[in-house]
Amino acid sequence: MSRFTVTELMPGGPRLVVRHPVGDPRGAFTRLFCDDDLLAAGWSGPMRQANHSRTEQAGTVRGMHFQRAPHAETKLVLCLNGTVWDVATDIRPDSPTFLTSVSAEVSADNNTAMLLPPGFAHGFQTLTDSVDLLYFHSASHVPEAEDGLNPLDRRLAIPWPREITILSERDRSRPMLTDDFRDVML
Ligand SMILES: Cc1cn([C@H]2C[C@H](O)[C@@H](COP(=O)(O)OP(=O)(O)O[C@H]3O[C@H](C)C(=O)[C@H](O)[C@H]3O)O2)c(=O)[nH]c1=O
Repeated sequence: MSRFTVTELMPGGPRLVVRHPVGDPRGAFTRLFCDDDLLAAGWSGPMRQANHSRTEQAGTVRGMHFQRAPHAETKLVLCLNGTVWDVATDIRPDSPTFLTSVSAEVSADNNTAMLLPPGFAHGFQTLTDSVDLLYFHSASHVPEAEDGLNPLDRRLAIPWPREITILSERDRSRPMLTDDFRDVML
């Protein structure tokens, strides 16, 4: 049996990746990442960097982040503790779903991860306190290539599930998209 079940959330876009723990009387063993298994799910390139973010308070929003080309990356995001509402926004200027978002509940309990191919911004809202998120990246962190969209931008209309309790100054102060926003993403 495959260690993952993959569901496409958007044609050629983000996928939900459900992990299947292998249990025994001692507990369970769960595969978190495997490039061979995830190639068919849209993983491309090496696994260059893994990150852990810890978020203490429910209602916190981080996002909407991405790295600009040529450092655009495939990202696998999973939860080792707690629950988040995970969001991927299409930032491909020529896409028919440009600026459309897909989202899903990602938690330690539901063994679900979000796989985002290049061309998508990522963000989430914590639905519980004490959230540990684990990221696998196909590209290294390049600070000069870091960019983001304002998670409160009306053009994105992301339906955050609950009142936002904490948003970093950097995320809050990102400019709202203007009428030539499609050019912004080139
Ligand atoms: C992304 C990244 C950051 N950092 C450093 C830079 C800052 O000094 C510190 C915190 O970074 P940042 O405020 O960007 O962390 P988040 O706001 O949680 O951003 C992350 O969460 C959103 C939702 C994501 O999808 C991204 O993977 C990532 O941008 O870690 C690194 O050293 N390596 C990295 O790969």
